[in-house]
Amino acid sequence: MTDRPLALSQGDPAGIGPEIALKAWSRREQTGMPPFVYLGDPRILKARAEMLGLDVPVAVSAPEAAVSNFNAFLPVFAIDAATPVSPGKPDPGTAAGTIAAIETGVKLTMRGKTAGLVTNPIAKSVLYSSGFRFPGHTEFLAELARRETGTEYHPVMMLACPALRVVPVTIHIPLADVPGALDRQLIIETIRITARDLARRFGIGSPRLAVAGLNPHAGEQGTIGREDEETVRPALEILRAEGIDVTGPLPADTMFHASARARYDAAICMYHDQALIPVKTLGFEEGVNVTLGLPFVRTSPDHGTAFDIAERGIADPRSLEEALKLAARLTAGSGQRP
Ligand SMILES: NC(=O)C1=CN([C@@H]2O[C@H](COP(=O)(O)OP(=O)(O)OC[C@H]3O[C@@H](n4cnc5c(N)ncnc54)[C@H](O)[C@@H]3O)[C@@H](O)[C@H]2O)C=CC1
Ligand SMILES: NCC(=O)COP(=O)(O)O
Repeated sequence: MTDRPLALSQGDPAGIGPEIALKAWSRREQTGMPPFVYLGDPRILKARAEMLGLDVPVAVSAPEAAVSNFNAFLPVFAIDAATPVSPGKPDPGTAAGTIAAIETGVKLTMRGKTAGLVTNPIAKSVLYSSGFRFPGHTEFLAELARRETGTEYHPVMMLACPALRVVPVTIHIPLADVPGALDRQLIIETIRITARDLARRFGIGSPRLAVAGLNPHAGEQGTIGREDEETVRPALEILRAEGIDVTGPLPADTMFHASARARYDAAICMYHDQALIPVKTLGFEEGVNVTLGLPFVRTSPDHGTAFDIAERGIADPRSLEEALKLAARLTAGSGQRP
């Protein structure tokens, strides 16, 4: 057994984060769950267990004692939610506690108290309305790491399910802004970090990366948009000269069927939905979001806060369970399935 637990941040407490954490703990023996410590308000977790009829003992624990306590109860590092929480009804009043849980997770992990960080989903709009200025966890975690070390990090989002790994080059920006945001340097840096972390953290020696074009038919030789010829292709030539195994720009519509997927280890995509639609279609229930480029391991379920079902007790915990298990494998040195 590992000597350190994973840190699991609460996410938006009005969403399904508390419920899937309770269920993941309940199913720990059948799923081989690595020990984790929940960062959040224990009163909310207990109330949610009671409301949903989940028989889960919850108690406060220091991270250092969480591994030995894990079989007896769900260990919690207490962070005050400051305001009552109603499942399914997000409240900007909870934003400070949600952010504090993420900050605490980074500190505990970077200071060696926890092995890695798994984040439950946050509702970006709820945090924005209370002044949060980062597009999502991905960018916020890089900033928190910078505050710890003084080094700048370029975070890269990767989503993975058994059938597919995808990396969006641009993430949470309006579709209309994508062409302007794509430049050679961003594509090059994203792919370098992906290749490096797939080798270093996932044990894929020389990863094969397939790169989607931005436009239909990857621009059809520049006749349907110029970006693929003027921005994507030159970036790939530079990467090839460095020895990185990249193919593309490829027409995105024919990259994701089974025989195409067999030809690469990860698909690099130009924008959010180009990447996330195929991975969530092929493996929503077990998909995991991993941040590459950070000095610590961070994973999360692939889904969001699911406010629409937060009162109903029907949330599926498998994506969170896969995120916890992948984080444990990555901290042990290999992201590949055993
Ligand atoms: N890592 C993160 O923090 C993420 C946060 N979000 C946030 O979540 C909020 C809601 O986003 P949506 O686009 O509605 O996506 P969503 O994933 O929360 O929900 C989409 C649909 O899938 C269902 N669903 C999601 N997870 C489920 C689960 N574990 N079991 C059963 N059904 C599940 C929901 O009930 C809903 O019908 C947004 O504010 C967004 O910013 C979205 C994705 C990731
Ligand atoms: N659509 C993916 C997503 O919203 C996850 O973002 P992040 O909070 O992990 O940066």
